Amino acid sequence: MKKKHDRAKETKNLRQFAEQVISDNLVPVTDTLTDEKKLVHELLVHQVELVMQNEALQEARATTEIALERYTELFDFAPTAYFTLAADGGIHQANFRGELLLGIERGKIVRKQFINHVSGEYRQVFKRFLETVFTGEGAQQCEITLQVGGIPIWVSIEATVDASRKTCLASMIDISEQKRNVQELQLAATIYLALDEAIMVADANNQIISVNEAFTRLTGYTAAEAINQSTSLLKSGRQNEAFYQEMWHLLNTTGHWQGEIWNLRKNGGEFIGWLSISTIYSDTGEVVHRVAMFSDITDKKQTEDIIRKQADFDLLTGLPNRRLFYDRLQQAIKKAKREGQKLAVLFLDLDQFKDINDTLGHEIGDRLLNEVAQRLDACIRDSDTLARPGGDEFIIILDNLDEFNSIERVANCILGSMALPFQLEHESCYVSLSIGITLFPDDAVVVDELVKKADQAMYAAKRQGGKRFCYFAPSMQAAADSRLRITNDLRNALANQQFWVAYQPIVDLATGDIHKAEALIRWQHPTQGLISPAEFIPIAEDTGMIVEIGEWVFHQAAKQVLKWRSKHHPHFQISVNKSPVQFESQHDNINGWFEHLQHLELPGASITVEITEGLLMDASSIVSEKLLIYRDTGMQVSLDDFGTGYSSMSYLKKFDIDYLKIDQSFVRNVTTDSTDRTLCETMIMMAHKLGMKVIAEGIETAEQRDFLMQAGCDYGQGYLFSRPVPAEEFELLFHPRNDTGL
Ligand SMILES: Nc1nc2c(ncn2[C@@H]2O[C@H](COP(=O)(O)O[C@H]3[C@@H](O)[C@H](n4cnc5c(=O)[nH]c(N)nc54)O[C@@H]3COP(=O)(O)O)[C@@H](O)[C@H]2O)c(=O)[nH]1
Repeated sequence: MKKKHDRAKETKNLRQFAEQVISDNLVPVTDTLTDEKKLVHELLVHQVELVMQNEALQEARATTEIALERYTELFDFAPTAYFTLAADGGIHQANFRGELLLGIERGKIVRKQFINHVSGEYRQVFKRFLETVFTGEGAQQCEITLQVGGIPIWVSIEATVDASRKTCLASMIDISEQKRNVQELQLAATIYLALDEAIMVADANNQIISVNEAFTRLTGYTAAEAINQSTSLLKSGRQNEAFYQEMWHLLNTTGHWQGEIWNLRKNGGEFIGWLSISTIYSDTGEVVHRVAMFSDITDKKQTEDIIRKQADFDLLTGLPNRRLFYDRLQQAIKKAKREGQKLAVLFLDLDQFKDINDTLGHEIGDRLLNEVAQRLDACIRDSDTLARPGGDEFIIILDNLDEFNSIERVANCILGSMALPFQLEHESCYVSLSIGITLFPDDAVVVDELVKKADQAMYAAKRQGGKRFCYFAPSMQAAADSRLRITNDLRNALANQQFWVAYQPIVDLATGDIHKAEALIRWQHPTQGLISPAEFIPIAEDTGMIVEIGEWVFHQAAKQVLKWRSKHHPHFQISVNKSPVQFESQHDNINGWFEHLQHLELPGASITVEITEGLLMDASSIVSEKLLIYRDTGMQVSLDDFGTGYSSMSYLKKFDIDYLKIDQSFVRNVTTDSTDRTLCETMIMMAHKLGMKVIAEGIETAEQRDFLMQAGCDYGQGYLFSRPVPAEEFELLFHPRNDTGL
């Protein structure tokens, strides 16, 4: 109605306007005009009206064309793919994005069916979607896949039917990337939950922010219990600081760490985890998350351990087997080469094992082998290797050898330990063994040869009747035989009165007076002549004979000091060497010495006990107690060979040492070596500060004596003044003065 009215109004206006144009140009229309003229006028008005209408139409058409052009441009170049589709799916129009989406020129798309581009499994979905678009109201939306060049592409379609309801405008967006991300996230979430491995995600401050179900299964902590806790929740305390420092170093430098770690469950149980940690960084490189994945490998480790044990260890004794022994020997050789050290291989074979096996049975034989293994183990250090290559054979590697004594100490310990009977069930039996010894690098430098030669030496020991050890090298064997002879002869030396004591003066450097002497034992062997204490004292220590010998020396010295106190000087003092073995021995009667001095009416100060630095280093409570008893009884203590061991001021203070003896290795060089000179000066100064007197050992020249005097040294001992001599000869030193400064 309104449109009709508007049009009537427009027509009326148009007529008035046309009338106006005509009246401006022609004769005005009056009632006086004839009908013909009125008709002409009417025609003119119509003509003007038509011209005007035509102009308006032209204008409207131009405007529409501009609008259409703009719409087409917008449609064509829109960043979204647009299609105009008919209800049957026919494509009426497609823009450039649409062309790009389908990968086909627009000319070839138009008038074709859109469904041809839809993946087979989504065609029904698309059909139903179109129906909904054309039957429903407003925009409809669906997600389907298109086939583009054989590749499926996910698109999201939104379509709205137009006013004619004959076509719809469908916009399509490629959501393949989005779909992939979602799928990946879903997959990751599924894996995260379903994984057998425990996962723990922490923030940059190592606070737990997420855990999976496997975490709960493995550790016992629920997600609620774990979240917001520190990652140290599972720390077992088994790994040391160095372990964690190394782990954090790698995490901070590479972002990753993986390895074995002991973890703690909620119930306190421990497990070995195989842990791998990865770091997630922000775009700016900041740590955002650390993701830790771990599994319990305790069982696996135990199985591995069993397999390794079976591969490397003897099942009966638990000792390394032949394979592991060869490996260890190889390593020991490499180390000895690197450090310029020697090592020894001891090949051991039981002497009558076959008989025991045959008569008492294999079970008893096995138990005997086990017992033997235990006794052998007790004779070696933890760092040595004892192996059982098979049968009744054992092999030992002794490395870090500093002296041959230690080889023979082990060999003798082994032979000695076999001397005791083996109690097997109700049977008691005796077993001996033979030992062959080779040395690296003296006898061989490769594994096989060292073992082969040790085996040969072992057979040599067997040929000599067993129960002994044999070196492979003849020279070593000769030296060992000599040591064995000395050992045997030493047992009778005391009873046969083959020992005597030499005395060496300890001279007061300021006055030249001799009020002190050191007692040094001498062994006059009936066939070998004078044997040096340097040779027999270590054997006496190994065999324990040193205790008896030391007692004898003390008694000799006490007798001598009594004599010299009355005859020469009332404060004469004699130093007696006391070996660490004596200190540790149960048979060492410390009070006996003082009682003996009292018995002789001698004060404690008439005897000085010389000890070595090593004794202070390893001082057990027994040693400490004994040193304090000396102090209480007035007996003085002198620290021998100072400077050669682990000299420490704290020991000197702690044990109340009276004299410090500078070792002759320093004194020897005081006139030639500035370092030794400085060391001597320092030792003297330091000893004085601690209230000790200093004795310089091994003075052989007047220059050495003069230097030491100037440095403030209190006493001197050495060949310059006198060698150690028998007591009668010593007495001659009391009288004449000579060029030694006496
Ligand atoms: N436990 C015991 N040990 C003892 C006893 N008697 C001696 N020993 C120790 O034996 C080692 C060797 O002693 P020895 O062969 O007697 O050598 C001593 C001196 O003769 C020697 N010396 C002295 N002056 C000089 C010198 O100017 N030059 C030089 N080259 N050697 C010299 O030094 C040894 C003194 O040793 P020390 O005890 O360190 O003062 C030796 O370790 C003795 O300790 C004993 O009864 N029991």
